[in-house]
Order: sequence, then C-alpha cells, then structure tokens
Amino acid sequence: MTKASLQAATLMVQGTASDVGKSILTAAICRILVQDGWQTAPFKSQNMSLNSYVTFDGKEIGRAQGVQADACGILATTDMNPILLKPKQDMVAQVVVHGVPYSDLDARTYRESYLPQAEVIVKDALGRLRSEYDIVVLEGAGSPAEVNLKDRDIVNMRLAGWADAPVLLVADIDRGGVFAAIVGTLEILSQEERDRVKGFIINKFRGDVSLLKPGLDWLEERTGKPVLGVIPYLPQLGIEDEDSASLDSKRVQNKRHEATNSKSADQLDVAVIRLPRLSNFTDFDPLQEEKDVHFRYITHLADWGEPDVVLLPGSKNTMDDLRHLNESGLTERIQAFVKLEKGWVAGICAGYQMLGSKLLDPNGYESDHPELEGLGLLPTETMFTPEKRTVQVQGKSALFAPNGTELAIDGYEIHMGRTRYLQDIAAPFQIRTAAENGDSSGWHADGAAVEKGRVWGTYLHGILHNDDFRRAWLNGIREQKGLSPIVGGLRFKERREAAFDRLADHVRSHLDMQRVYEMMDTAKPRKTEVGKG
Ligand SMILES: NC(=O)CC[C@H](N)C(=O)O
Repeated sequence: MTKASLQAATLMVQGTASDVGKSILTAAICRILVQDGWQTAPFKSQNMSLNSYVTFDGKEIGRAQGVQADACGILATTDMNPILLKPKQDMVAQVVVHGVPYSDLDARTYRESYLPQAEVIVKDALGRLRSEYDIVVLEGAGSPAEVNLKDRDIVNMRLAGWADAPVLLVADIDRGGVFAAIVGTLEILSQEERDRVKGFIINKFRGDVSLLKPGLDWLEERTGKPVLGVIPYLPQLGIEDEDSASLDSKRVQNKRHEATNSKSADQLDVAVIRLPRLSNFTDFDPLQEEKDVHFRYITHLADWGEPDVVLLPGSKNTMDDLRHLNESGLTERIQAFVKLEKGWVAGICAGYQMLGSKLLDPNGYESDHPELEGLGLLPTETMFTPEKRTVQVQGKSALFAPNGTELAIDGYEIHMGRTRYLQDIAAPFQIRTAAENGDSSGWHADGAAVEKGRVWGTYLHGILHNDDFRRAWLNGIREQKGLSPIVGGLRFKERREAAFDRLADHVRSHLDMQRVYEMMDTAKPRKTEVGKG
C-alpha cells in the first residue's frame, strides 16, 4: 500500500454538553497514542473561542487544538481547526477560515449561507490530515443532541459520519445529572448516530468509585454500551496547569510583544530587532522567562541602548525588512556592534538570511528587489525560490557544547530562501527530518557561526526552546561579561512535555485504552515506525 492511499484511523470525543472536559481529554488521548508510537493529529472542524492559538505560520486557530497539537509533538496547522468563530457581539461572530478573518456574520447568515461552504472546507482539511497521520482524534462541540442544529451540523455526528469515527461520549459528573445526560443524549440521537457511540467516559469524578459502581452497571445495562473510564478530577493536571506552561495562554501572548521588567546587574540585556514584518514571535518565549535575561525589543535606532546580545528574528519578507534596517540606520549599528564593540548577534530564519553577504531574488518571489547586500557578518548567500520548505527537524550542535560533545536540538523550518556558504565553514547545526531519522546519510548542515559563536544564524525556528542550547549560549555571553554561568535554570520545553506526560498517565490509568484501540481501525500499517517517547 502506498503512503498516499493510507487513510488515518479516526476517533471522536463528543460531550453531553459544553465544558465537560472534551478538550483536555482529547489532548490526553492524543498524547497516549503518541506515547504508543502512533503519529497522531487533533481535529475540530469549528471552534467558538476568543482565545486563539497562533500557529507557526502566523495563523489563528482554536487554543485547544494548538495545545493538542503540542501534546502530539507536531506543529499546529489550520487544518486542525479550519473554522474559528470569534464572538464579537450578540449573535455576530468573526468567522476565521484557515487562520485568517473571512467575514463578520450573524448567526442566521452563518447557518443558512455559510455552513454549506463550510462543509467542504471541513472535509478537505480532515482529508489532508488523514493522509498525513496514522490517527486523527476529532473533538466535537457542545452537545450532539441539539435537535434544532442537527440538520446543518458540521461539528458532531455528521462529522463523525464523514470521518467514519467511533465516538466516545464524555459526561461531567462534577455538575451532576450524569446518567440523565448520557441516556438523554442517546435518546435524542438517531439509531445510526447512536450506533456510532462506542462508550462513555465519566469525567471530573471526585469520591469513591465503589459508590458509583451501581450507577455504572445500571448505565451499561440500560444502554448496552460500556463505561470506558471514570477519570478522577485532578486539578494539578487540569487546564490551569497547561495554561501556566502553555505557549498560548493570554499572559504569554501579551508578554510576547512586551519587554520584561527593568534590568538588574546580573542580567543580560537581550534585544530583538522588531522588524515591521516580524514573524514567529514564539521563538523568544523562553527568553522572556529566563531569570538572567532582560528581554526587550528595538524598533528604532533610538531604542538601541546597551544590549549584550541582539537577535534578528524571522520575517514574512526578508528583503523589505532588510531595506527597512538599512534605511533606519540599524544595519550600520548592528555592524558596528559586532565589529567594534564585539557584541553578540544571532539570526533566526530571515535574520540568518540578513546576516549573510548577499540576498538574491531575481524572480521576485519575496519582493521587487532582485538583489540586496546583507549585513555581511556571516559568509553566506541566500537565493529565494518558489518552493517553501516547511519541516520539523531534529539535530545536534557542537556550537556551545563543552569540548568534544554535542547538544541535541530540534526546531522547524518555514522559508522560501535557500542559503549557501561562500567559504568552507563547519556548520554549527546538523539536522534531519523525522523521515530521515535513522538514515546516516540523512544529515544536513544548517546555519553558520563565526567568532566562536559570537555571531550565528540558523533556519531553525524554536532553536531557543532547546533548554541546554539556550543556556550554553547565554552562559557564553555571561562569561564574556565576567558573570558567573548559571547551572540548571529554566527547563522550558521539558516542563511542558512533563505536564503532557502526567496528563496522559493519569487518563491512561483510568481509561480502558485496550477497548479504545479495538474501536479504531488501526490494523493498517503505520506511516512511520516510531519508538515510544
Ligand atoms: N520565517 C521566515 O523568517 C521566512 C524568511 C523568508 N521570508 C523566507 O521565506 O525565506
């Protein structure tokens, strides 16, 4: 069987009402499947939320699907939540389609005029995910038993039908009425819909399961369907926990665009050039949480101050933003900083491209400028191509590692430019994609570094999320300033990964995963054999 002909297995989590904990359970199930070696993606056709998640390519999706993608260890894309409704005022919502605002529609227009189109968008997005992953875990919205909405439904049972997904029905025991909610929901569904429901999950349980047991027996007898799990309420594993570590929590979203508080003597002044078309703000999230970093942006030459390190970020348009740097005087300032003041500079993606000698765009893929001089701080030249490279990679770097060792790194690329070396240099990063993993010839060189890492650049977004790499780099700067290195310190990535694992372990120990696997059609070969963890 060829890869393209494989359709991912599906599983759907629906609830007897809103807020029964579908999103967090979906995240937990996603993580369990990934721990078991399945390439898994989340999907929710339409999400109604004001709290959105910004994908790596700057698009908006529902927050929960972003978190679920993180739990899966994959980059969130708009296919995972193609339609986002952001309520604006009574009965009117901004309709965001594939991450960009489409129109403000009132509820009636949305329902009557837009839903038929939405159906196509939803099926296409789901189809793409099913061709890319082993398992897609779908999350429903609200209750599947809203009789007035069922005919145009694109989020619950009709979607389950298109996806041919077995449905787990989740009910919240904390609010009471759990038996009525489950039996009532089934009662309202059609026979075909009812048949899709393969079992129940009782969520947010506090108390003694033995007291609940007679109720569970009654429910199984009455419905002929199994209770697959009773998940105890554990606040420290709940959304709040995830929120605090989450990339997309409101707090972090706001912080992304701000400076941290005033600088103390033991801190490094880390400044990011705020390019007009700056992309990938998330690259700097870990820096904003580092205790020894005073984080700020430089928008104008007048903001320069006395940085210890200057970062050039990603940009939607490298050529135009480079012209902006030239015109604003920042180009010269950065050059003097590196050459005369021996300052530290790093560039990510567009920033890496700009640090090179030359940028070529003869066919106008990026802008109208066929050629621009770069900052000339790295021996590289970048040519813009029509093909966008979007991959997740893993790799290693000896750049700031103790002598003779390498640090594991990972990140993702999203760029049209292709960069070549103008001199024979040892690349600071060696990377490969998951597909190339295990293939010894699969390694590629990435990035460039000179002056023992005082100036470096890479295509890897997320490079600063690698805790050991980030710490080693910051310690290098500290050392040059006569500050003592910091040992240990922030474990940004590990903290989040551990939270997902704790959540998965908790749910796994109270959910009959064996039966969940039996419901899914996972007999097909996996796309890629991946080990546990
Ligand atoms: N993410 C980026 O910084 C993209 C850089 C540049 N616009 C490119 O496509 O190559």
